[in-house]
Amino acid sequence: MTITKEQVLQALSNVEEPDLKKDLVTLNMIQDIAIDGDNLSFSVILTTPACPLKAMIENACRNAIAHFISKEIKVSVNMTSRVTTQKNTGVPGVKNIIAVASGKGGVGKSTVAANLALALSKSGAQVGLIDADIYGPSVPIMFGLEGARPQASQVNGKTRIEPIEKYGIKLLSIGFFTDPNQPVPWRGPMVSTAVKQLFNDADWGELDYLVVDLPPGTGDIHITVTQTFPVTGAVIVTTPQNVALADARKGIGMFMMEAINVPILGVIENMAYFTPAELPENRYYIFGQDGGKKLAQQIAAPFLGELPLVKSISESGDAGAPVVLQDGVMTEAFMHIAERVAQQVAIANAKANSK
Ligand SMILES: Nc1ncnc2c1ncn2[C@@H]1O[C@H](COP(=O)(O)OP(=O)(O)OP(=O)(O)O)[C@@H](O)[C@H]1O
Repeated sequence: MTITKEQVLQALSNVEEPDLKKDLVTLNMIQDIAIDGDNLSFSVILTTPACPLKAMIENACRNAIAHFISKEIKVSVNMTSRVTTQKNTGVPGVKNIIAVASGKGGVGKSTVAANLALALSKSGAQVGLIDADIYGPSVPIMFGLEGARPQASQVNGKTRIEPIEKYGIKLLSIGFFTDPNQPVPWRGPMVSTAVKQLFNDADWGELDYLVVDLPPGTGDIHITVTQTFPVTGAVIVTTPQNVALADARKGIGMFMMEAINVPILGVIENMAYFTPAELPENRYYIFGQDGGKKLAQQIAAPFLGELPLVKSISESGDAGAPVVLQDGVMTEAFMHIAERVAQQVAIANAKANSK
């Protein structure tokens, strides 16, 4: 049987990318078609290595070839990825900036930012993490890097800061430049300059995702980051408690303001319930139930997932090795959240690029 490239493209044009609502051929996701008698191979270029729809898309491609051409063809599909980007993120080499924010302090924003960055990296992406929480930088402790000082070099008369690499991701924290025992007495403009330097003066190289851990609330740093760099989207972390939700709403309101206009990638509910290690089936809704889920519904944003209150999360953070580095249910939960975030980034990029 002789088949042609055109027939293959025609068949695969019946497969829709479920998130982007266009077919794979129109989206230019089919490449490297090779035909040898009854053997057919091609690559599907997904929008992220963390794509949760990988298996489904592969199956749909195989079915389309069998249905529209012939069941006799031996199909080999190479599922690969190229992370999409907006036209310009303002930081050369960086494809996407993901802001992690919360209204209220202490809801687990830094814990989520660190584990999300590591989970995206585990899925195969190139990832950086900026800890821009000037009032309580957490990266030095969470990554076991207390006292670490990034190297600086001169390139063409300009100072370049080398991010510190740990567990496969590149890191910069405002805490690498301050004394952990002293409060930071910086005023607004100094804070803005320092934060901009973490983006502009650092040698980030090529990154698919640069995750930014913002301070709680809505302040100078949020405005600096969102107005200086085209942030792909914001991930909102909240607990289900009413006080946390009320503050989260304010944070969301800020991102949605016309002057800021950052897409909300979704809401993560942290400390959703407590499960004692000795009674894993029991769930205690200490801070109320489903608050994050309801918030997501109210603002018509995706619900990205829930995380229980468990000792391993705080212990691993304090021990300098975030929980996602171990195997277990929390790792699965974070990997799932990372897939959902990557999916929303691809959707946000598709929307931004179609304008
Ligand atoms: N799901 C969880 N289970 C158990 N402990 C958690 C969980 N999430 C966060 N923690 C712990 O709660 C504390 C606060 O978390 P974290 O520092 O991530 O919050 P934050 O919102 O970034 O706070 P900040 O206001 O300082 O920015 C930390 O000790 C952390 O280890």
